[in-house]
Amino acid sequence: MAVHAVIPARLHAVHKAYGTVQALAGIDLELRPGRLLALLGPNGAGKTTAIALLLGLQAADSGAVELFGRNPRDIAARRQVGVMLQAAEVQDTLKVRELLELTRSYYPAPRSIADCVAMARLDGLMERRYGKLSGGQQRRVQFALAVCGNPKLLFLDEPTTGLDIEARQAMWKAIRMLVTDGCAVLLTTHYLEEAEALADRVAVIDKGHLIVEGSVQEIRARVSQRRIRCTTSLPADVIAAWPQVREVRLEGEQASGWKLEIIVDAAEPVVRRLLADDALLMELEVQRAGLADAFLALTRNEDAAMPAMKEVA
Ligand SMILES: Nc1ncnc2c1ncn2[C@@H]1O[C@H](COP(=O)(O)OP(=O)(O)OP(=O)(O)O)[C@@H](O)[C@H]1O
Repeated sequence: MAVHAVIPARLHAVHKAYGTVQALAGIDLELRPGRLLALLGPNGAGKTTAIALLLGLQAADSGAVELFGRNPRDIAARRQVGVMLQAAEVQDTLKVRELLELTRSYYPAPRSIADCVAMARLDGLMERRYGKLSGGQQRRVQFALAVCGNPKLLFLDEPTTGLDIEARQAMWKAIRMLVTDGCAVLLTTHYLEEAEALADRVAVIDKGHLIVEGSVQEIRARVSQRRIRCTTSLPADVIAAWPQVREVRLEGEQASGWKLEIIVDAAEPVVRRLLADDALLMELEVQRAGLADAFLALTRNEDAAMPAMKEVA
């Protein structure tokens, strides 16, 4: 007999407007156990609104919003969820240990304190008052509070903002561990390398529309752009005027010429012309566009991107 696992979170054909602002305009999203979905989009795209609906903090105007197959306000559904929002309301007079113990008490089968300390690297912070911690330390405590209930579904809204490189890497490791253990994760981030490092799937939204959804590789493949790096004696504005060239960025100046990054629609004609026009061309490198380039291309021109929506359904 086939067993149908309950989908941890689902938005189907969801609309949400604030007055005349259409924050979500018919969005479909699904979170799966053991998978991390990165929700990307420029400021005001509707990411926080999507999370607020799934947490039952806001109601949709139309469409279906489900948490473990139930209404997001249902207490049994909410007990399976951990949340780290951008604006965290934490009682800042409490010590970290007290906050952890209090939050764990809301959940039926919480994670051990020792595990939380290890995952969020809270050694040495447990007896400190939350309000006296640095921004990065507070972020780590918020992560511990989000995971201490042993959630099956985790919302991470820009979790690594303000963390140093080491703390960010440690949080990535903990997030990967949670996903391996079967947790469904929704991550929003403006760090594209974070989505590239962690996500099984990426959904890009803009102005309340889902523009594209797929694996990191699929999204990169949607954009045929290539990135050429070289050191050349040709001025950037000359290259910028060539056909196939979308953008030229000056990365540095050297005795031998300018170090440029050239974003192109097709690499071969541009490389041929660089070699023909500059006998002293050096350090030539051609790369596929990264997720960041794809993201910018997809969100830069909504008209160009919209047809992709149809393929998402
Ligand atoms: N409470 C509200 N009242 C009025 N408008 C709102 C409210 N919340 C959000 N909006 C508007 O809805 C749109 C979507 O906002 P939302 O916060 O979901 O975007 P976001 O993708 O999370 O942006 P950011 O990356 O800046 O956090 C924006 O135009 C925003 O101004």
